[in-house]
Amino acid sequence: MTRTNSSESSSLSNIDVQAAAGALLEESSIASPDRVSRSTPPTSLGESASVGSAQKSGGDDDGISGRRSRRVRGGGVSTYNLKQLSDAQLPATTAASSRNVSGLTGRTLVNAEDDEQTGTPFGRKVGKALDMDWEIPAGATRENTGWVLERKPSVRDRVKKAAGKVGSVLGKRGRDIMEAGKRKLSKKTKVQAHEVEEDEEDDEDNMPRWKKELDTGPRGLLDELDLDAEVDLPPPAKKARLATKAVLREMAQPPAAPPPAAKASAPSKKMKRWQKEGLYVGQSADFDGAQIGGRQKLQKKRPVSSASNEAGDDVPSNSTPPFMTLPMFAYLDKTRDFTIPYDVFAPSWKKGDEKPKDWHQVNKNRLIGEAKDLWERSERLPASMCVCSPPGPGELGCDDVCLNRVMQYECNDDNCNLSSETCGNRAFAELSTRTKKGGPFDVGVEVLKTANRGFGVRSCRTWAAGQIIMEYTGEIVSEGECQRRMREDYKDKQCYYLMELERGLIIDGTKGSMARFINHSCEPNCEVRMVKVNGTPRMGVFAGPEGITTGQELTYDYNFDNFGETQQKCYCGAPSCRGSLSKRLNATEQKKQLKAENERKRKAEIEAQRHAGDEERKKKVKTSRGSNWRGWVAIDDPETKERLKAEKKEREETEKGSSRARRLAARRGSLPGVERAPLLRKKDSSRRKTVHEAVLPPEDQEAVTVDEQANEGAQITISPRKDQPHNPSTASKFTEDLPRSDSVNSTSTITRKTKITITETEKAVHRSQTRESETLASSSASEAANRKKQPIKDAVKSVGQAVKDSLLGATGSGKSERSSGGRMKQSTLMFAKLG
Ligand SMILES: C[S@@+](CC[C@H](N)C(=O)[O-])C[C@H]1O[C@@H](n2cnc3c(N)ncnc32)[C@H](O)[C@@H]1O
Repeated sequence: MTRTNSSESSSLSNIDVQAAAGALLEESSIASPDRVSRSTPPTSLGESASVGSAQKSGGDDDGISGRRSRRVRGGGVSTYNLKQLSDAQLPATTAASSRNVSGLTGRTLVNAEDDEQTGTPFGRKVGKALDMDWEIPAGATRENTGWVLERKPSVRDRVKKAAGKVGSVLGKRGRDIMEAGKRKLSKKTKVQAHEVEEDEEDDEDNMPRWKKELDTGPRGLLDELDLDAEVDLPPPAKKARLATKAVLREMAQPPAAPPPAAKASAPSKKMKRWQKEGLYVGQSADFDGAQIGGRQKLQKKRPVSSASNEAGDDVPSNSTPPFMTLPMFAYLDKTRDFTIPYDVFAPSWKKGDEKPKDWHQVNKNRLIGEAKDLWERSERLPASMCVCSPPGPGELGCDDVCLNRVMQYECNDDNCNLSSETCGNRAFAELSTRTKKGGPFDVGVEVLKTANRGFGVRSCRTWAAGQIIMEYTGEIVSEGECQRRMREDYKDKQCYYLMELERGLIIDGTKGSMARFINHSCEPNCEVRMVKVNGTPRMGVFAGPEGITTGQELTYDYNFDNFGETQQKCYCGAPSCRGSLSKRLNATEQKKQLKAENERKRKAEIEAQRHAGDEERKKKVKTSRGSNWRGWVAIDDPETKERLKAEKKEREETEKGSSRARRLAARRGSLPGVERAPLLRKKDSSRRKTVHEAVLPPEDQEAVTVDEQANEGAQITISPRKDQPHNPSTASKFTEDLPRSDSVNSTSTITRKTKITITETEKAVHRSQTRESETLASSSASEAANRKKQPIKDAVKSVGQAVKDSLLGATGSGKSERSSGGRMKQSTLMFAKLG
């Protein structure tokens, strides 16, 4: 069997695998010197003729045998004319001469088919021998050898032999190269014969021409050398260079791009699966890496076909994965170091970048001033309780139908039956756990300067749809205070950080969290929602339904209820930008909004005024009572009474000179020569009260009525029963100015030894005043005017009641005791200042 070359085409590149066994079968051809010469490689250009003759004789052989090879018959097996393919065919003469540069011919390719066709035992023998890597020695004939088969020389032997021959052709440099090749070859260990053959076939297509030229000999030296490796044979020797000049010129040309099919069939080194198929191998088509939440394990999510986020939102399977989804291949299953192809945490703030100046970071809400009262007084919603059932494996419960969620309540262990791992409505709890860790990845956002909208917030990591990112915190103020701040404090500012929390409460983020820097967009990627956490409203910034990827700027729709006078222009750059930061309204809505806005402003103004009035009043009460005034208490023990009496006397002594003292003395007749003071009805603004002194017959006891006088004081009139004639002499009344701080022991006496401390009245007045200030805060001005009379009524009522009680006590019920002589003992009810 021979690998021969087509005489018609280039002997350099045309390789015809033909059934040459037939030729071998012919004794004459085997014995032919031509045949013998074929196995002797030519060593010079001149010798190429011998090859030609050999080919010729080969053809003759075929003719002799009567079994012309297919090639010779014109129906040969596949012929690969790479030279033609590569458009580099040389003239036949040059080709023929260069074809013999190596001078190597071989007999190693076996066409078993043709062997079988011969049907001769010789053929079978030869075939068998060849199959078993045996060969017929060159020049052997049946006569001179008796068909004794020799073992094929080992690779090493053949290399040695061939190297010697080639070396003589290549010259010194060539020999060096060959030496290197030999060394390399000796290192080669197990090489599977069929692998080599396969490689050979595939490589032949891509092989440079000069290599092919050298590869035409018997399976020997160049077959064994790895010509693709580092050793790249240069043109060998002077003679060879001359002969292969054209070939080398061809080599200098960049190799023509191999056809795709050839590339596909090229033997490839063993590669990792992902190297061939990409990073997303093994990943389902609908996997969306961006939906993987911060703390969720990648592998936990894998079995779920339509990835669901932490909040339990289903992501449509056909959603386009956003910027750089996570790779997902089996190697992540194992615990070992690996490098991810991009940064999942990517802050971009650099040293020297501008930082916001007037920002006081406050990460917890603070109730300020009136907002505190409003919040404390605000009607609390009844605690919500959800009835969600536990979710399936890999899912999160408390989804959109959760009662707590609908009521904007966050679940916790008290109002939800699910565990914190399975409940999907615990956003603020998650945020708290995350931010407690405090790492930059946990925060996951940074403040950066934008081109035309001041500072903004940028995401440094991915956020799943609906995942909480941060809380909007700041000072919580009332609407009145908000208006004031807008008018006075922020009147020169460009940016406002005010956001309505609920029912007239506004968060002012001027001192607040990083969320205050989030800019507006008409196509936002975040949502801001209020959630009640343990009954307290809190404002959270959540990722929108698309999720957020690293590098995106966080935005939400301000839907501005324009607090300012003018509409602010929007620079969000979204295709559907509406041009301003305010809500998009139609004409009717605009009218309605204007009306509501005016009404809101008016109310806020009234509220602010009322607030100022209340504050003023509170201040006055505080100063009039001293700073340590704590309230009133009833004193009914004789010792204290005595002490108070003594103190009073002492004080009276010191006040002797004052008109009031004189008047009191005159009233009691203690100061001779002093006229009884006339009834005084002062109408000044100082506090005072009127006490009536009446002398009534016992049967008139129940005829006590209470009369209300002007708002500056109260008068109690005890009038006789209608059926009894009223004796004016038995009833008198007077108005007394109360000293501001000594209401403790001023008493007046009513006939029948019944004493009522006038401090009772003061207590009632105080009580009603407190109530008034409370009610005033939440009512309109007109209502307040009407209610102003109420405390006086209340005071009068309570005094009346006290009088009544005393009188009843005098008749045997209540606190009075009946004396042995049928006379009533005095019953004194006194109130004293505490502390
Ligand atoms: C809550 S602040 C946002 C942070 C602000 N950029 C800063 O530097 O402090 C709101 C203010 O930012 C500006 N702003 C936010 N989004 C904007 C947008 N899309 N177009 C124009 N100005 C915007 C407006 O001045 C607005 O009053």
